[in-house]
Amino acid sequence: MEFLKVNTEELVATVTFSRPPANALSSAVLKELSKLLDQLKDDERVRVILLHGEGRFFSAGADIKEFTTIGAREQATELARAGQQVMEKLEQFPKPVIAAIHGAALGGGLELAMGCHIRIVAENAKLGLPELQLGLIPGFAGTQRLTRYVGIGKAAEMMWTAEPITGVEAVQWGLANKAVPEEQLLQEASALANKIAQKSPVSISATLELLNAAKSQPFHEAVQLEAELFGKVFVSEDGKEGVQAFIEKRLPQFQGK
Ligand SMILES: C/C=C/C(=O)SCCNC(=O)CCNC(=O)[C@H](O)C(C)(C)COP(=O)(O)OP(=O)(O)OC[C@H]1O[C@@H](n2cnc3c(N)ncnc32)[C@H](O)[C@@H]1OP(=O)(O)O
Repeated sequence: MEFLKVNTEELVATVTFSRPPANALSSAVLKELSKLLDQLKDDERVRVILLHGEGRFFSAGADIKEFTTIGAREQATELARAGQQVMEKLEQFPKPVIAAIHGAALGGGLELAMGCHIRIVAENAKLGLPELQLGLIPGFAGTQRLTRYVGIGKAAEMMWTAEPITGVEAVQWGLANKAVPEEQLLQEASALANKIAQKSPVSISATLELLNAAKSQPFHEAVQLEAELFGKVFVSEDGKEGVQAFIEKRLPQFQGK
């Protein structure tokens, strides 16, 4: 791996963007992330992924310097499609992905964070979609995901002013789960990741499927899926273990089966 560092401990894989100075998401970085996700998907030592950035920022977005190598319209469309596919892979990933955001998550950096399932932010972090400042628009599905999190009015304001909001504001707007002082960010995000890693991977992946269904399916279809998955999880070994552990007044030992 050239741009990503991975450290797996106690069922949590911490993935660090390491591309100074701003962790800009070049095509090569996004390709590497996509490949890494394929590996982590089948890695039984990993139940939760924690993403964060080395240096001053989480990520300052797509690599603006790389933009100067793109001439044709089709090439630019393809760059956007390729980025969208990686964010979609994150969102559809069968294990929880948490973004721990400090410094800045701008443009593609925020689009990537919005593809994650949970965002923990530093109180003073800057989150925004400043593409209109460049005469462009967001292209890694930011127009759609930001709108889902904060609503059309606030998404319009954030894109049209190109101004970021703080971590504290991101929580107020429903874009992030929790804001903490920057020096506590990794500790808080890791504690959350560890807590989630103790749950059964069978029930976690079922809830992930259902969370995504909430975005893509009508209510009545999604609740049918919920009933089907409830049945599947109920008869799983982990389902039996969880209920038995409650009856026996002990902690469950989930095996992921
Ligand atoms: C489909 C997706 C589209 C997109 O994502 S478009 C990109 C959207 N993102 C942005 O527009 C953010 C651009 N960056 C900034 O606004 C600022 O930077 C920051 C707020 C992140 C930091 O500002 P400060 O603290 O004053 O530092 P600094 O000197 O501007 O940047 C440090 C170094 O980082 C490089 N850099 C920053 N962002 C990017 C980027 N997105 N792509 C490529 N390089 C970037 C700079 O050039 C510079 O580098 P050097 O020290 O060599 O001059």
